[in-house]
Amino acid sequence: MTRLEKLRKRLGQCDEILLDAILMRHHIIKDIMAYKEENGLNILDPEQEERQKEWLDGRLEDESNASEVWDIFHAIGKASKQMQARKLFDYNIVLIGFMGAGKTSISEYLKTLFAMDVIEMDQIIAEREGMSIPDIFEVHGEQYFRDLETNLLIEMQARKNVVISCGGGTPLRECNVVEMKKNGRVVLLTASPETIFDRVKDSHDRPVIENNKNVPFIADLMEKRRVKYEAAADIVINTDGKSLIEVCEELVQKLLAMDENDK
Ligand SMILES: Nc1ncnc2c1ncn2[C@@H]1O[C@H](COP(=O)(O)OP(=O)(O)O)[C@@H](O)[C@H]1O
Ligand SMILES: O=C(O)C1=C[C@@H](OP(=O)(O)O)[C@@H](O)[C@H](O)C1
Ligand SMILES: [Mg+2]
Repeated sequence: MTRLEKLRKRLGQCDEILLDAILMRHHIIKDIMAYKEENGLNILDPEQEERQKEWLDGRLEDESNASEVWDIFHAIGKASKQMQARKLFDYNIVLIGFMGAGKTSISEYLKTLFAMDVIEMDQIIAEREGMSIPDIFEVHGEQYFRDLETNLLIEMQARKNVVISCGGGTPLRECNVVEMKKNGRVVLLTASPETIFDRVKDSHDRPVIENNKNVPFIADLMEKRRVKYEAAADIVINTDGKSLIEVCEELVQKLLAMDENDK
């Protein structure tokens, strides 16, 4: 055997070890998830990722190819998260709720936790139209925007295992709710008018309340929409005084409980 052949053989052995380790890692993750579920423990543990990063940082301190190794661990971590997400949610997660309830923020957090793709409806509509949501309302009117929402929801039924972050008005059309429920579980985020006011008061990207940013107007509009929101919801999470991680943990637990009931 030439030296080159010997080196290639050793490389092949390394790949075998890597493959075994990756498969073993996946099995362990499944076991951890099952253990947490059986023992009623929190599913989410963002600190674990921090601990792993610290460990890797220390181990790679003097390594010249540290950034390449980081990339590999990043890919392994992402694959693990996606595996977890697919096991937990065999459907799309559709977030609905009043403006400022936290749909966009929770979607982003779910993306961080589970490496799930997020369909941020407002953002996609704004990008495709080449103008902001307030400009779409001003130039084309609200109905035009609502039709774009409906069409986008229909289009998104081709996607699986994604988070769909709706606009606050999306569940008001019954045909939209029908689309949401085709492949998705609908999660309603709520908050008091006071909390909503506090969260939206400094932004200018919500034309529906732009000239009425006050608690009474918010409370009134929320009440008008409440029946439709509640009719669309599979689960409801009140977000008042809760951190993003607390809301996400409740979301996971409630979806798991719903799956358990469906069995
Ligand atoms: N659970 C929460 N606790 C504190 N602030 C929040 C929470 N959820 C959202 N926010 C804040 O409220 C504002 C509106 O949230 P956003 O996610 O854009 O809501 P939505 O998409 O439902 O309109 C953002 O500034 C966000 O940081
Ligand atoms: O409630 C509404 O009618 C709307 C909510 C907005 O989304 P957010 O709920 O994410 O702010 C956005 O879709 C548009 O301004 C209309
Ligand atoms: Mg939003």
